[in-house]
Formats: sequence, structure tokens, C-alpha cells
Amino acid sequence: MGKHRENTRDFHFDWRFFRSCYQLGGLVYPSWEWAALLTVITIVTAIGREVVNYFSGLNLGKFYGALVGGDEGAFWTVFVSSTLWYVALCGLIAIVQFLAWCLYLSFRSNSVRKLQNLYFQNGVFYKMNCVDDQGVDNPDQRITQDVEKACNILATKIIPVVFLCPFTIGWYTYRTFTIADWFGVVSIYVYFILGTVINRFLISPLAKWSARVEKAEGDFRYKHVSVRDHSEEAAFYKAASFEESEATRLFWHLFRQQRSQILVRLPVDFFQTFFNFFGGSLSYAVQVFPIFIFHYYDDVSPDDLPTIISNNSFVLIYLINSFTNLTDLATNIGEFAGYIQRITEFKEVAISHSRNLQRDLSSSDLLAVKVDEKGGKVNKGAEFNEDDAIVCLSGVSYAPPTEDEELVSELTISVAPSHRLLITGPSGVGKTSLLRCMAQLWPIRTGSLTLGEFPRGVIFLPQRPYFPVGQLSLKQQVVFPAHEDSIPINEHERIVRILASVGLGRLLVTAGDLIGKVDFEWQDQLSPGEQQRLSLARVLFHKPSLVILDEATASLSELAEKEVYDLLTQEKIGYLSTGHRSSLFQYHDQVLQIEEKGRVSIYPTDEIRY
Ligand SMILES: Nc1ncnc2c1ncn2[C@@H]1O[C@H](COP(=O)(O)OP(=O)(O)OP(=O)(O)O)[C@@H](O)[C@H]1O
Repeated sequence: MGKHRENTRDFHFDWRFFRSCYQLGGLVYPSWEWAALLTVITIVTAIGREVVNYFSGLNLGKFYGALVGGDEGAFWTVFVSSTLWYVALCGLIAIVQFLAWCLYLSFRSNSVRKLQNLYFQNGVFYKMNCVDDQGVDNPDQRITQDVEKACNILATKIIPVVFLCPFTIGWYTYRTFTIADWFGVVSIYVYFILGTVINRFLISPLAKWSARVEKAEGDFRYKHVSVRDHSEEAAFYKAASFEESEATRLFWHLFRQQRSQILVRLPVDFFQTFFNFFGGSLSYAVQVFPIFIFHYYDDVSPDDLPTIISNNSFVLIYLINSFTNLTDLATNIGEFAGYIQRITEFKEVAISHSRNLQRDLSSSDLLAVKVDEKGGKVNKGAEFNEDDAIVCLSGVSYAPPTEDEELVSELTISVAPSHRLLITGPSGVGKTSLLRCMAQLWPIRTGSLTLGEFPRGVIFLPQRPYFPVGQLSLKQQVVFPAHEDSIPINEHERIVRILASVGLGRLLVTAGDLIGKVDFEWQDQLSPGEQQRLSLARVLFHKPSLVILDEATASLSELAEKEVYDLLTQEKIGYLSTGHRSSLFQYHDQVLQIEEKGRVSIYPTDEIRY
């Protein structure tokens, strides 16, 4: 099963970036809480840092004055006071950085929690990974890495600079005005506007390339994760050379994307450095206005002039610096644009999937809806006319969600509890697909599909056994999908008995005990047959009213298969199975045989001659 549409888009530094910024705001500031509070504290502390910086900067002029005037006493006084100012300044710089990292943590936690909530809501993760990704490549990477990078840039680079700018630019503009009049102010502003326009064009391709690099990173990493998960299969196939060439192909793709990204960064880096260095010259060049044009300092003594020029150039360079801090953000903002557009695209697609799935689910909650000519309905807990039917399909047609051609059309069948149904037929005809419809993972096209009232619930055992990673305890794997903490200690004895009954008592030795974490992953450790038996242990633990087994005993011997069905009968767990083996007929009463082109036949097993 795989995604059936891939419509990956490129991102640019355009209006969508600003829309994404707005959406990111909703993610990082879900309400008035830590993130908002920390932002205010960071900005206030950063303003404090700038005030201290201003006063410590004025000490340079005092040094000039004391040195040029030969006043040793004044020199030492300035030395002590400037040292104290610098201690305060360094303290504040460290505190601002610390606060910015705290802000990063709260942004990341807000965004990850929200995105994960969307991802795991209403089966969005299934829809995105298995049915239609709507262009969302590597959703896992978007939650784990893209969010990390975007929050890092936002909290540690953008916020401490951007929010501070109005204050520093306002104050130093005023000070520049007092020194060099409007001419000085206008020259610096023109310089900044020119820089912004040039940057606007230079950073535009960065958004596109950083998003492409992220996608290539995700594909490359996924290759290695998949080799890690399927090492044994690859080793049996002696596929090392194939895997190496595939991993290398993906790496070269990533390499080419990164090479383009660094090429795009080259002019940005050149321009930024030039803008910074030239700002230094400009801070002296602007003093042409007070000194040569307006002759403000003609009456000032030559001893005082160096102090004035030094103080002036400090003020001017600071105004220029406030602007260059903004233009310095260009590379960061270019990359940030790529990351946040990947994140918001994920969010939009997740919300749209979630809404559609929610709509399907709520319409399926209607009771006793029967045949619907146009759209199919899956009814849960409905009351049947058919006495005690556990599953009732009436005129059901279904197909993979992204395909037009129906697998089966107009299927009508009603299964009573006493009739244990076996769905059989050649590979690929749509047996598992019918279970997907019953589990509401796929919608049905027409008809009505009704699952009966199950006091102890229904469990679906998928074809491929699943054991969540995280080196979880044996108890957790048995009680999954419940959390082990919710299962009381007095259940431990029963779990041990169940493990023994499915022939897995030795796992207690492998794991060390029932509740401790292990130092391996269960999926790597167990044979396919053991995996199926451990999945069955889950069923025995939860004791549902009905278990739906999708080829769940295919890796077991016929004897072990018999033991499984005997245990289910003993525990009074109703079952419905899919499978190919003829040995399965004896444990079922009714057969639904699906053939090529969706032809179906329904017959009791006692018509079969073994
Ligand atoms: N997500 C999907 N999107 C599109 N087509 C799919 C998807 N999942 C399965 N299919 C297709 O639907 C058809 C039926 O698949 P299904 O898994 O139901 O087969 P099956 O009868 O259970 O086969 P087997 O006995 O091999 O398990 C196959 O042709 C398969 O390729």
C-alpha cells in the first residue's frame, strides 16, 4: 500500500511566506502562555541590553578625551567605569541568549504538540502516509526537523532582532538627527532601503532551495531508516550493493540540492558582508555633514574634537548596525521561509484530511441508515432487522480511495455471531480492502455497511504484525494499544498465563521481566510466527467481542493455527478471518469468496468437501 499522488510544490519568498508567518503564529502562540510571556521578557531584556550598550559605547569617547588630554586620573576612572559597564553588558547578552533558548523550547513544544495532535487525529497519519499525501513528503521530518529549525531561527535570530528594531532605530535616528540633521538620517535610510531591495531579490531563491534540501534530506534519511528496519531482509537478498547504490543516488540528489543552495547563498553572503563593512565607512562619511557642510564644530577645541567624533561615529554606526542586523537576517529569513511553508503546508493538509475524515465518521455514526443510493454509509452500533447480525453489508461497493475501478460491487451479506465468516480469494482481489472499509479507513462507494453492537469492542489484527518502537516492555507490547500504566499489577499474572498459552513463555526470559524496558526492538527480535502469536496474546488480553484476523495465522503451522482458533473459541471471542489456506475452512461456518473482477460467492463451509 502506498501513496497514490505526489504533487510536490516549490516554495518562494512571496505572499505565501507572509500567510505562513501568520499561520506559524497560531502554532507557536496558541494562547497567552509561556511563549508569549517569554517573548515579552526577551524583548524587554534585549532593550535593557541596548541601553547598557549605549552607555558602554560612550566610554570610548571618554577614553579618547583622557588620552588626548593626558589626564591619567580621568583615564583610570573611565577604565573602571567602562569595565563595570561591560560586565553588565556581557551579563545581559548571556541572559538574552538564555531567554531566546527558553523561547525556542516553548515554541517547539507548542508547535510539535499541535502538529502531532493534528497528525494523530481522526486517522490523518494513515490518510497522509497510505492514501493521498497531497504533496506532503516526509511528514515525520516536518514535525521533527523542520519545526526544530524554524523555531530555532525564530526564537534565537529573528525575535531578538526584529522586535528590538523599532526601539533602537527610533532612538539612534533621533541621535543621528541631533548630530547630522536630516541629511545624515536620510543618507543612512537610503542606504538601508537599497540594501533591503537588493536582499529581497537575493533571498527569494533561498526559500525554494532550503525547502528542496529539506525534502532531499528527508528522502535520504528515510532510506537509511528503512535499511535499518529491514536489515535482515536486505541481507537475505544480498542486496548490499543495491542498497548502497540507492543510498548513494539519494545522497547525490541531496548533494546537488545543497550545492545549489550554497551557490544561491554566495551572493547573499557577499552582499551582507559588504553591507556590514561599508556601514563602518558610512558612519564616518556621514560626519561630513556636521564637520564640513554645517561647520557645527568649528569652535570646538582640538582636544575635544576626537571625543565628539568618536561619540558621533558610535551613534551613527549603531543606527547603521540596527539596519544591518535586519539585512543580516536575510539568509536566515530565506531558509526560514522554506521551513515554515513546509510546516504550514503540512498543517493545512492535516486539517483538511481531519475535517473530511471527521465528516465521514460523524455521518457514519447515524444509526440504522440503510442503503444509500449515492454515497455509502458505515453504521456503527446500528440495530438490525437481522437477529444478532454482527456484520451486515447491503449493496456495498468499494474501491481504493484514489482509484475509480471498484474492487467489489453490490455486495450483500449478513453475518450472525454463530456464523464465523472466512473471506478468501486470490491475492489482490480486495479482501483486506473490505476490512479497511469495516475499520472505516476507506469509505465505501455505495450501499450500507453496519457493524453490530459489541459490548467488549472489536480488534483488527493487521496482516503485518505491529510492535511500536521505543524498546518498550513486554507488558506494553501485550496490552497495546492501551498504556501499560493503565493496567494494574493484579493483571500481571494473567498476562504471564496468556503468554504461556500462546507458547511465548520464554519471552519473559528474553525481556528479563514483564515490566522492564528492553534493549532491543521487538520487531527485530521475534520471528514472523512469534510476532503473530504475540499479536494474538494482545487479543486474548483485551478479550474483545469480535476479532478480525487478516491472514493473522499465515506464518504459523497448521497445528499452531488450530491452537489459536481453539483459544479464541475457549475465550468466547467471535472472529472473522481472511486467508488463503484450506485448513482455515474448518474453523469457520461461512465463506465469502472474492474472485478476480469482483465476482463473489457466499456459501456455508459444510458444503465444502475436505
Ligand atoms: N492505498 C491504496 N491505494 C490504491 N490501491 C490500493 C491501496 N491499497 C491497496 N490497493 C490495491 O487494492 C487492491 C486490493 O488490495 P487488498 O490489500 O485488499 O488485496 P488482498 O485481496 O487482501 O490481497 P492479499 O491476499 O495479497 O493480501 C490491490 O490491487 C492493491 O494494489
